[in-house]
Amino acid sequence: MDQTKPTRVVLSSDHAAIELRQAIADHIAANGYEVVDIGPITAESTHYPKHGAAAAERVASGDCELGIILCGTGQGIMMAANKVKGIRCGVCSETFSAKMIRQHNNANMLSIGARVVGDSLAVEIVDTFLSTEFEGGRHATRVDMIEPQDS
Ligand SMILES: O=C(CO)[C@H](O)[C@H](O)COP(=O)(O)O
Repeated sequence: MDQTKPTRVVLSSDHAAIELRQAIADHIAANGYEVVDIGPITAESTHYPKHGAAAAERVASGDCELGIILCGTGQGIMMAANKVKGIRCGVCSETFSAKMIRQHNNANMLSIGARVVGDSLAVEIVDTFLSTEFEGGRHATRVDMIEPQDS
């Protein structure tokens, strides 16, 4: 990461995670990250695929370096994000996985289930994800193999 400017992090969710998303946004903004919260704002029922895709496009385009997305389980919105070329998003319910998806998988997006983990654990997961760097080396070879190969 370029340490000379704040890391830009896009956040989105569906209705199941509005409050947790806002708590995470406030927390990481207070820690010096540049937050791009693309909503939604109300808890009206909505469709997680469009929010996952919208956040993923911000990362894939280079507008944001990292993304954090949430839904009830974290699973559906992760699936939608991973359909966008260049996105590597993992669902985490504990900090070890949050560390490893950065160190080994060079994940550029994190997904959390607001109906799975409590708020304080979610913040720990976010902090771990944001503070861990990709190790490269043998892992770079493997990460390169994740992208669909041209046939
Ligand atoms: O976790 C989710 C997707 O993986 C969604 O948040 C969940 O399916 C929404 O359910 P409901 O409409 O019953 O609130």
